[in-house]
Amino acid sequence: MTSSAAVEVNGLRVHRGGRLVLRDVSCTLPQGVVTGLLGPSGCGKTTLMRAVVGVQIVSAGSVAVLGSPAGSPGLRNRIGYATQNPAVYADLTVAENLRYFCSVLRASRSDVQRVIDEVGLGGHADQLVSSLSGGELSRTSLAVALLGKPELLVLDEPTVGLDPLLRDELWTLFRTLASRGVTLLVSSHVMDEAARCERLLLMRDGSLLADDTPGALLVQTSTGDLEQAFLSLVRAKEAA
Ligand SMILES: Nc1ncnc2c1ncn2[C@@H]1O[C@H](COP(=O)(O)OP(=O)(O)OP(=O)(O)O)[C@@H](O)[C@H]1O
Repeated sequence: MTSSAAVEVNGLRVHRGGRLVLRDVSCTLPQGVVTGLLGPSGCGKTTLMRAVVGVQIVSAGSVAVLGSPAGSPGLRNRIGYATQNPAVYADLTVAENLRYFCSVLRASRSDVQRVIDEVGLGGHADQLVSSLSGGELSRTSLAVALLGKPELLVLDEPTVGLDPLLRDELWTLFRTLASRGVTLLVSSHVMDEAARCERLLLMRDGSLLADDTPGALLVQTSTGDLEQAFLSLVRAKEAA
C-alpha cells in the first residue's frame, strides 16, 4: 500500500445470490480526496462500498483500509458509513439518535451539535425521525456517519432526493472534509455529480471502466461531458 492511499482494492471478486457481481475490481482511493463511484443501478457500487467497510463476504482479492485489512476491529471508529437505507431509530428524535450513536462510538458529546450543523439539520434536531422527509432522513444518516471525525467516509448515494441547494451544500462539506485530510468515497448514479469529484471510479456490470480524474477522462475519450465519456468507455469496452 502506498503512503498516500487510504484504500487499496486488489482483484476483488464478490458473488451475491450465486451471481458474480464484482469482477476482479482493483482501485486505489488517495487520502484526502473525494472519489466518486458512479455507474448504473445494479452495477455493484453498494457491494464495493460494503467490501471497503468490511461487511461484505468476498470470493477473492483483498481490500486494505488505512493500512489494515477491511473489517479489522481497529478500523471501526475510523470509518463512517452511511447506507442507502438509514439505520437510525424512527421513534427517537434526530438529536436523540445522534446522542445514542455518540455514546456507542465513544465520541465527544459536542459532536452532536457539530454534525447537526454540518448537514444543515438545525431546524429538525428535536423532530422524531419517523416524521422526517426522505432528504432529512438521509442527512440524519450522514450526520451519524460524521460522528467521531472518521478518517474515511463511505457514503452511499448521500444526495438522493435533495434539492439542488442542499446538494451543493453537501458537496461543499465533502470538499471541506477532504481538505482536512478525510478520504471520501461517494456513490451516485447521477452523472452530473461526477464533475464535483476529484477522482472517479466508473463502474458497469461489476467491472471498473475507469479510475481517473474527470479532466483526464474527458481528454481520454475526447468528449465534452462525463455522461458522454461514460458512454464512450462503455462502447470501447463492448467493441474490444
Ligand atoms: N442480498 C443480495 N442477494 C442477491 N443479489 C444481490 C443482493 N444484493 C445485491 N444483489 C445484486 O448484486 C448486484 C449489485 O448490487 P449493488 O447493490 O451493489 O448495486 P448498485 O450499483 O449499488 O445499485 P443501486 O445504484 O441501484 O443501489 C445487483 O445485480 C443486485 O441485484
